Amino acid sequence: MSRVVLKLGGSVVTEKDEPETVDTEALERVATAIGEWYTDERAAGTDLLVVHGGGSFGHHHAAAHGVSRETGSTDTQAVRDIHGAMQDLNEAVVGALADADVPAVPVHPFSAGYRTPEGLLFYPAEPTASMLSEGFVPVLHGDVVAHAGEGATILSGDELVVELAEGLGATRVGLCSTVPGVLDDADEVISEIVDYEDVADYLGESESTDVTGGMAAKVRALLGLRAAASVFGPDDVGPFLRGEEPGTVIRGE
Ligand SMILES: Nc1ncnc2c1ncn2[C@@H]1O[C@H](COP(=O)(O)OP(=O)(O)OP(=O)(O)O)[C@@H](O)[C@H]1O
Ligand SMILES: C=C(C)CCOP(=O)(O)O
Repeated sequence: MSRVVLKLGGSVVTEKDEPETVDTEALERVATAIGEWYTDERAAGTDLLVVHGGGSFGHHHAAAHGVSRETGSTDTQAVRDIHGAMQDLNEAVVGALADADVPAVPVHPFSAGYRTPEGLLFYPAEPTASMLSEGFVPVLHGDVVAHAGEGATILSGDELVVELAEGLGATRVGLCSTVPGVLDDADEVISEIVDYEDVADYLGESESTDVTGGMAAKVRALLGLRAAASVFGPDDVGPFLRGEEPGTVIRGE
């Protein structure tokens, strides 16, 4: 059995600098690539879990309310604004996947996960595992999450990828962003990362409004995975799903 976890970056599926705007063309393009693989090329017994990021839906509201992964809010309007925007984006992503014949179903992590006072995430894998067993493609998203002593903080899609890839025994993990991979100081794609310190000098924040940390946080989190993870651009969704290792491969120890 093979299990693929694919994250669609918020920067890919939204116009990241235009509040609450879906990049319809880009979303359709990645959904079509996923649909073609899912219906025509996927090996029997391979299942797929999709996670998407916040882009101009979540990050815009999170920044406006001063909420991040560490700094929470007890303001229920803030929680509703952030979560509501992410639900809207999730509906668009699930809709595009359904149009491409992917059996996509929405999953809203605010209803399931929580953080301890130290910020440690708990997210149960079983409901998602049951959906996969029944032939669904669960589509989760970055969200808010109850955080003991803080109200609610941001839960990034990258954290969900790491948590569920481990919890569900993913065999392949892919993160589709707007960049073709992790870039070095000459803007060349780094083919493989095995140690954070080797690349730390190249890794920065996102160029757009992003409360969860851009590429640096992504690489750090992916190094903690047992499965290798690939970071690639939108044109490489198809090749990744077909078994190639486009962009940058991150192999933890
Ligand atoms: N060395 C680097 N290589 C590639 N991108 C980098 C690097 N350093 C910083 N970045 C920035 O990180 C961004 C990718 O992180 P970001 O969190 O914005 O992606 P995403 O996952 O696609 O979006 P979202 O967080 O909304 O889901 C790139 O668009 C780029 O601006
Ligand atoms: C800002 C919110 C609500 C989600 C952040 O998820 P990410 O874009 O994957 O970091």
